Amino acid sequence: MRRAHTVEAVRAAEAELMARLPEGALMQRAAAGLAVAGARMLGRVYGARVVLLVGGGDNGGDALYAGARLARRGAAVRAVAAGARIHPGGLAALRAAGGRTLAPGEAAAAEIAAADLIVDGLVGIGGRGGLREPHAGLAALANAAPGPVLAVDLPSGIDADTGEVAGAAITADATVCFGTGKPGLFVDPGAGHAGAVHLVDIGLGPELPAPRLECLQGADVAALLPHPARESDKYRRGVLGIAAGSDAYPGAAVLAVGGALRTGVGMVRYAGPSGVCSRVLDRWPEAVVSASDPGLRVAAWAVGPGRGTGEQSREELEEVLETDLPVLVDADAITLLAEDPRALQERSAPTLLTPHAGELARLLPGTDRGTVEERRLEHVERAAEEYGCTVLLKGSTTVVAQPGRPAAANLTGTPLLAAAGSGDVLSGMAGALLASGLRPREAALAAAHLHGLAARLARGGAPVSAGDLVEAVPRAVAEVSALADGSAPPADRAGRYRR
Ligand SMILES: NC(=O)C1=CN([C@@H]2O[C@H](COP(=O)(O)OP(=O)(O)OC[C@H]3O[C@@H](n4cnc5c(N)ncnc54)[C@H](O)[C@@H]3O)[C@@H](O)[C@H]2O)[C@@H](O)CC1
Ligand SMILES: Nc1ncnc2c1ncn2[C@@H]1O[C@H](COP(=O)(O)OP(=O)(O)O)[C@@H](O)[C@H]1O
Ligand SMILES: [K+]
Repeated sequence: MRRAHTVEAVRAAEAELMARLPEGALMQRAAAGLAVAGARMLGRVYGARVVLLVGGGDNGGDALYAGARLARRGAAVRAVAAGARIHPGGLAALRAAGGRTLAPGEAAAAEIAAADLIVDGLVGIGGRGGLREPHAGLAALANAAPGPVLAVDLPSGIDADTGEVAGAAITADATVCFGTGKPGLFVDPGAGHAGAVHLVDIGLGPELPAPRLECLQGADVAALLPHPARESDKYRRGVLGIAAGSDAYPGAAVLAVGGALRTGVGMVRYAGPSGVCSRVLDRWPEAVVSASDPGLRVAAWAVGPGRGTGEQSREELEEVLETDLPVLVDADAITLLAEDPRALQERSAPTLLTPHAGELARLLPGTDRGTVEERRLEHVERAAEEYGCTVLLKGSTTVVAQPGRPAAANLTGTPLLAAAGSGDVLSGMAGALLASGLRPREAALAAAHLHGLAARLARGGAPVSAGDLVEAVPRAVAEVSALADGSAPPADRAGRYRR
């Protein structure tokens, strides 16, 4: 599990820790980790050209001390000072190690363009709003330079708590963050600026409160996945009811059913128009189909993809929400809920909403798709609070919120998923996990993780269709399951999963 904390929590934890340590100890720990990461990116430190972009705060101090360490190993280190005053101790250390400083200007621009490594120490968790000058200009030079960029704590210009990017910002190849992750490193648009995120332990752990954000990793998901037991039968394993697709959009039904079957569930009962039932059966003869009937014996429902927003769909949604079963509400069913949320308000059983940004904006009148995408965490949490259920917000970063729990971001997402029908597959996957007994937050997170992984595995990084995605789900499940004990190769674990 990767964890991220707010700036406020980090500052409080740092203050606690610093009170017990000699002055400057934390910065030295940070700088040591940063220098190791820089050296790794360079490969060969001796003779390398390193440019530090240094702002007026401690983030610049980290960069200067790390630069001093690299200079002592033979790198030619230049610090470009953004502002008249930079960290005095760090500056002295750099100079003592043979590094030099220069002001922003033509000479600095030439150094940045020729650097083998650029270290972004402009601002860290003390940054507020879009970068001002000369920081913004330096960030633009760094982003345009051929050399790799290593961000200190977080890419400058990213809001640490939200991931919002208000103006100019560094786009890093890697980020070394100290003590704990910051939400902005894991949630877009900020996450898209961070590159590979490495955590350096500076001893903050015991001082930190509950995280603001959690990111499940493969082993965390493996621990959640249900495995059929010896005494399992199809009913005990879980039956998922799917009310998706329509004569206009039969594909949504086929994809949702496929996503569920490939994730693993005792049985899928598909309910819908007879023409769609035939299409589902043609592709998935193992599905049990019938006309729409919310009274079907199932363990959970997934409702909405491609279903339409007509009167019949509305009645069906209301009837499903009246049951005391877990329900996943997606796509058209979310649009219906936004128009009339009463059925949800009266419900106490677990509910999972899986909107994309446009649908979430419908759930939160007064906001729009762009605003949701700028500040995903805030909006997904608002929806979870207002509707009193778990919400998975889809898109470039999938985030999940549930009242009373830390928000969570999925780390496996890939733009390969931006293909029609991939959301229908996700509905089936998360529905299968709900029917298997996972709670909505865990079902949502495990499904999102497997969904992203499946897209990556499906065609080796080449574009995938939603159908490809369905076929790759078992590989994703096998890969993740192999992490459960950390030893068995995927094939063995896949066998165990099927048994
Ligand atoms: N506090 C601690 O114990 C530790 C802090 N560390 C480092 O310290 C950083 C925080 O340091 P600070 O609190 O000094 O803050 P920062 O160095 O992140 O930022 C403060 C500086 O940036 C300027 N600034 C803020 N927003 C700006 C904008 N939009 N455009 C241009 N300039 C802007 C401020 O005027 C100020 O000079 C962390 O991110 C981390 O890198 C590490 O050394 C680990 C230990
Ligand atoms: N740029 C992106 N990066 C990562 N994932 C994406 C991106 N765009 C879309 N996705 C994912 O693809 C799926 C699309 O779902 P959705 O918007 O419901 O589309 P559809 O209705 O066509 O299936 C979601 O799981 C979403 O998170
Ligand atoms: K930085």
